Amino acid sequence: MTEHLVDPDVPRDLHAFIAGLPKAELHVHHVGSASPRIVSELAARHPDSRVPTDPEALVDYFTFTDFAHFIDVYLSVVDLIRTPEDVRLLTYEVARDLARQQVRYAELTITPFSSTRRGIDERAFMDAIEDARKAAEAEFGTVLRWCFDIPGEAGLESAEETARLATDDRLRPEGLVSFGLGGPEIGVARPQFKPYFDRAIAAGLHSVPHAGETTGPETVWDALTELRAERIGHGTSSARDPKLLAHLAERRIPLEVCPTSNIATRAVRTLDEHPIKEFVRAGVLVTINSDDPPMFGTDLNNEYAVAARLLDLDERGLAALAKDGVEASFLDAPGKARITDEIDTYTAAWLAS
Ligand SMILES: Nc1ncnc2c1ncn2[C@@H]1O[C@H](CCC(=O)c2cccc(C(=O)O)c2)[C@@H](O)[C@H]1O
Ligand SMILES: [Zn+2]
Repeated sequence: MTEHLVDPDVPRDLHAFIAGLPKAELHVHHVGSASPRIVSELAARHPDSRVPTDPEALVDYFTFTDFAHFIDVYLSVVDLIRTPEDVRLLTYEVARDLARQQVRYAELTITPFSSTRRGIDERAFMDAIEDARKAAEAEFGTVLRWCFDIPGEAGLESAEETARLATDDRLRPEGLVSFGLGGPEIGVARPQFKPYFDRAIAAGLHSVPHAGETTGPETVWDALTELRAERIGHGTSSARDPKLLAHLAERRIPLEVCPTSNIATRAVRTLDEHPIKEFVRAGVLVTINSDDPPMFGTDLNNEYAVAARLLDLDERGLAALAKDGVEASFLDAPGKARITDEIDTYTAAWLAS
C-alpha cells in the first residue's frame, strides 16, 4: 500500500482488500501515467525541457490552477517522449504499475498524433507500443488494449491523422479497440468530429469520447448522438440533466468516472461535491478509473478507496464496482468471465478469513 495514498476515512483493511482486488482500468492516459521516476529520467535525458528532474519538485509541477494549465503541463511531458524507445519504455513501465495494483486488463488512451507530429516514425511508434503490450502480458499477466484519441484542440488535421492511423490496415495495431476524443472541451464542439468517428466505427472500433468533463450536459448529448459514444469519458456534468441520467441508465451507457482527476483539474471543487452519488442513485453504470494517476497524485487503488468513502461501500460493494468495470470493458465474454470469477473467488476468500 502506498502510504501517502491511505485515506484516513477508509479502514485500513478495506485499503488492503482493494490492493488485492483484481480490477479493470478503462480510462487512463498513456503519457499521463508516466511515474515520477520515468518523468525525471526522461527530463534528465532532455535538459532543454522545463520539466523538473527532481521527483520531489514534480509534486509542485503537477499542481494545476485549472484545466488549461493541466493540458499545458501535460504537453511538456509529451515533449519528453522523443524516440520509439521512449515510447516502449513508458508503455512497459505503465503496465508494470498497473500490474502491481492487480489490474488484470487496461484500456490505455494513446494520442498517436502528438508523437507523430513530433517526428516519431508512425511504424516505429506502433511497433513500440505493441512490443511493450506483448512483453507486459507475458511478464506481468496484465492485458493491455489501446484507445487512440483525437486531441480535439489540435484541430481537424489531428482528427484526420488519428483516424488514418487507427484505420489503415498496414498500421493499425492489433491491440487497438477504441477511438476517443480528449483535450479541452471549451470551444471544441463534438459534432465536427463525427466523420472521423464514423470511419473508426466502420473499421470496428468502439466510440469512447471524453464529454462533460469541463462543459455542460449538452456535450454529453452530442457525444451520444453525433459520435455514437458507447461509454463516456468523465460525463461529470450529466448530473445536471435528469433526462440525460435516465437515458444513460436506460441504455446502460457507462460513465468512466475519475474522481481525483476532477478535483486536480478543478472541474469539480471538492470530492464531497463530486456527482458520483447522483450517478449511482439514477442507476447509471459507474466505472472507477484514474485518468492521469501520477499527475493527480493518485492511482487506481486510491480511486477505489475514494469511491468506497463517497458511496459508503464495503467489500461486497467494492467487488460489485470492480465487476462493473469488467462488464463495461471491451474484453470478449470469456475474458470478462475470467476476471469476474477471479473477483468473486478473491472476495469470498477475504470474507471467509
Ligand atoms: N482528463 C483529461 N481530459 C482530456 N484530455 C486529457 C485528460 N488527461 C489527459 N488528456 C490528454 O490530453 C491531451 C490533450 C492534447 C491537446 O489538447 C493538444 C492540443 C494541441 C496540440 C497538441 C499536440 O500534441 O501538439 C495536443 C490528449 O492527449 C488527451 O489524451
Ligand atoms: Zn481522460
